[in-house]
This record gives sequence, C-alpha cells and structure tokens, in this order.
Amino acid sequence: MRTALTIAGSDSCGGAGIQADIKTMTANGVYAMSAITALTAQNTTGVTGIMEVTPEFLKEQLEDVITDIRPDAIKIGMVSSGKLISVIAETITRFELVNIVVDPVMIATSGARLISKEAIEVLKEQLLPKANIITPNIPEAEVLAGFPINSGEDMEKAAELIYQNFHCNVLLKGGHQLNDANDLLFTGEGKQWFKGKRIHNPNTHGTGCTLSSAIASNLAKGYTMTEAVEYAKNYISGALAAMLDLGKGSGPMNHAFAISGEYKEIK
Ligand SMILES: Nc1ncnc2c1ncn2[C@@H]1O[C@H](COP(=O)(O)OP(=O)(O)OP(=O)(O)O)[C@@H](O)[C@H]1O
Ligand SMILES: Cc1ncc(COP(=O)(O)O)c(N)n1
Repeated sequence: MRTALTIAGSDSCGGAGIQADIKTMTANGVYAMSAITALTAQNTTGVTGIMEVTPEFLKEQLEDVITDIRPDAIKIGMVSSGKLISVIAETITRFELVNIVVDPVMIATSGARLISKEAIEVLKEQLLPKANIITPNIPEAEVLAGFPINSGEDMEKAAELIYQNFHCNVLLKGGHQLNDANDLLFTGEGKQWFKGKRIHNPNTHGTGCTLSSAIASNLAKGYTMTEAVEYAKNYISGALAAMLDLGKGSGPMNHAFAISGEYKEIK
C-alpha cells in the first residue's frame, strides 16, 4: 500500500486540517500518517483557540514517522510559525522527501488567521521552493504574487509569477471566490484550466485541505501531476455533491461518500 503523511493542524470539528486529510487519504486508498503542528479549538462557526506544538516536538514526530514508514507523498497544511516551517523544510532536505504538496493555509473560511506575518516570509524563502506543487486560493495567491486578482486573466498572471518566483508548480483555486470552481494549474509545460461544475452547497469547510490531500494521495499512487489534480477535483466534487449538512456554520463535506460503511455481510 502506498503511504502519505500530512503535516498540519488538528481541527476539533473534523472537517478541515489533519482530520480532513486522514479521511481523504484513506478514501483515496493510501495509508495516512500525521505530524501535528497545532491543536485548534474550532467548529463550523469559527476558531476559538490555537495551541502550537514546539519545534522540537514537531521534529520528533517527523523523525519517528519518516524513519519507520517512509511517506510516498507529503501534504503540508496549517503551519503557523516560522520556526515550525524551518523544521519541516530542513526535514524534507535531510530525508530527501518527494511529492511535496503545500497548501499555504493563511486565513480560515470562518475568518481566523492561521499563520503569523513573519511565518509567511519563512514559507516563501524556505518551504515553497521545496514543493512539487502549491495550492493557494485567491487571497493566498494575492499575498504570494503581490497584486489583487479579479479575473481569470489575473489568475493566469499570478500563477505564472508564483511559479517563476518560487520554482514550484501552482494550482490556483478559483473556488468559491471568483468563478465556477475553475482552477488553474501552472507548470513548466504552461497553463491548464481544470473546469469544475459549481455545486450549490454552502458547506465548504475544509475544501482546500481535502483537495491538497487528494492530490498528495494521487502523487503517492504514481499518477502524473495533471492526473493527480484531475482525479482530486473529481473526488472533491463527489464529496461536495453528497450534500452533508452538519453544524451551525459552513459545515464539513462527506469524505466517505463512496464508502458504504456497512459490513454486516462480511465475515
Ligand atoms: N461550490 C463548489 N463547487 C465545486 N467545487 C468547489 C466549490 N467550492 C470550492 N470548490 C473546489 O474546491 C477546491 C478548493 O477550493 P477553494 O478555493 O474553496 O479552496 P480554499 O479557499 O483553500 O478552501 P478552504 O475552504 O479550505 O479555505 C477547488 O478545487 C475548488 O474549485
Ligand atoms: C486546522 C485547520 N487547518 C486548515 C483550515 C482551513 O480550512 P477552512 O478554510 O476550510 O476553514 C482550518 N480551518 N483548520
């Protein structure tokens, strides 16, 4: 079985972060492992608290996992401080890790800031250049490109600039902000649009975490970057279309939409 590791924050309501990543990797047929960067106290209406782990403890988790079960792909999500980002960048280099997917999580859908300002600079300098692909949404791409994005053309300019500046493939997500769920992939081979059908579901908590984990799972299974993105879009569309409706705010998706959950007949 192929393996994937998520390095991210815990979401106590289970829709985003580590919990979304493990559900997604499991549903996509890879063995999921985790190294937790922070505990968050949150639900579908907002984040009330964040407790970061120490850099030493993150390093210990990473070393224990990687020296025992080597990950075929890694997804990196919420990492709120520069020191934690440095630990991850150094670990990637030391263990020559491959198939690195970085979701540069900055602000939660509910509005909470999940990364410090100084950490954004460390992210740009130390982590993005080590990624095979990064998956910013529009506000995150605006921070990385340094200009506002108001159209598909702006998305193309921003993705190319981010690709050139940070030397990594870029999937710029149109998502709920700009268009009909059309995302733009920019690689060394140029640009490619992935057209998504907009699903009228207000429950989008954890969409970014889920998409990046599905891409990492597909890379772990040996798919090309284009295939990994295409199949991940199919997975997230299925999870959104299942129309789960939980919680008082923007709720989570059904990550297990293709799994029956019934084992009465199996002996
Ligand atoms: N209503 C929708 N219908 C179909 N696809 C969607 C919808 N909303 C988001 N997506 C898709 O979900 C993926 C995640 O994109 P999005 O822009 O929502 O990321 P994000 O803002 O990082 O997510 P998050 O809510 O976790 O912060 C993208 O592939 C996007 O196109
Ligand atoms: C631990 C953690 N990681 C990431 C997100 C972003 O997801 P969203 O923007 O959907 O709230 C989150 N809310 N919590």
